[in-house]
Amino acid sequence: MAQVTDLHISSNIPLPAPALLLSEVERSRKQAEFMAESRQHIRNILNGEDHRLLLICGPCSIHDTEAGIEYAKKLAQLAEEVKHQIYIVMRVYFEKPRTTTGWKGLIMDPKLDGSDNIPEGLRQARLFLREVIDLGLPTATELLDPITPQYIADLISWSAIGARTTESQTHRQMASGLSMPLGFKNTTTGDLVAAVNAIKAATQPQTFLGVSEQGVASAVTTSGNPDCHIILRGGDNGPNYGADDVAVTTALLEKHGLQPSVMIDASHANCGKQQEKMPAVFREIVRQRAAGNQQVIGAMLESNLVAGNQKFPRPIEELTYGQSITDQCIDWETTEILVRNSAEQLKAAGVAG
Ligand SMILES: O=C[C@H](O)[C@H](O)COP(=O)(O)O
Ligand SMILES: C=C(OP(=O)(O)O)C(=O)O
Repeated sequence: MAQVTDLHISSNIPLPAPALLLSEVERSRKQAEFMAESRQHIRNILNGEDHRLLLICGPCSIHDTEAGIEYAKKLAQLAEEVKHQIYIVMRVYFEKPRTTTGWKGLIMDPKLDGSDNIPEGLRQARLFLREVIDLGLPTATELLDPITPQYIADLISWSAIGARTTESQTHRQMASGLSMPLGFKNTTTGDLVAAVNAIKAATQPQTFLGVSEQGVASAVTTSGNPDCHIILRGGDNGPNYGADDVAVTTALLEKHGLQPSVMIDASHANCGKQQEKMPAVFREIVRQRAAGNQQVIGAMLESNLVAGNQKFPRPIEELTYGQSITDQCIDWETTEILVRNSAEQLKAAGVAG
């Protein structure tokens, strides 16, 4: 008989059921309480009940958990310092969408050697998230593979659907069932309407194919996620972080009957992927907020211990400790000054949580 299946499958290895990993790397009662609380703070910011600026800040991706925790410890201290003006959530990105190919993140390839040990990646992701939470830091991630949330979502305070997947029905459906507040990026071309449509789809009930906690293929029905917002990240035609862009976006959201809350990413196409330009973009976002635009609810920064990024793949022993292997990041010293100054500026403008 002619072979008609698995023509292009090289291997197919079962994963542990999500419930098994959740019981091996458990969430304590205290951690669960922290997650519920941090999500509520974020909801309050989205709804305008909490006037602090929401800041999603951290490495473009986590590739070295030791450096990641060193970064988290510094960020936790800074978060405590500025907590009355800025609510800091650490970027803990384990899944990377690629324009074509490349390393797809710690969950997919935790050993950074192409061995793609996904069970180990999922375990490391949970262990890392618990450590960050125990430092008192809320967590943010991009959810890319629709099966991943079952393994880690209980430890995520806020999540993003990226520019490359905002238009995907699969991701909108997944978002409609997620328990945390969530942002949709505008597309890589700069299209805002796709993100608006994504919010409309994700806030509605959906039924789709998913995987249960027991690892069984299931028909999943959701009730819709009410806590969705847009993220401006610039696009092929340039940045979109200016006051005019924000006005266009909020008018569009209002026209569609959606809450006009906007988060702005100071990285990606808003800084032309050049970390040197990120601080100026961030200062402009904070300026708009300090000038009284309450619709600018949040900002994103890509920040690491060391500035820039490094070429990858290459032998692990040649990697610079604390430097990104995906997009460029600003360094810790720059981050600290930027965030402190912004908190001062917001305080002077009367912003208080
Ligand atoms: O933030 C990360 C990158 O911009 C995104 O994953 C795309 O990366 P690539 O264009 O290097 O593949
Ligand atoms: C991939 C990312 O962003 P974007 O979807 O905006 O390209 C990211 O934040 O890591």
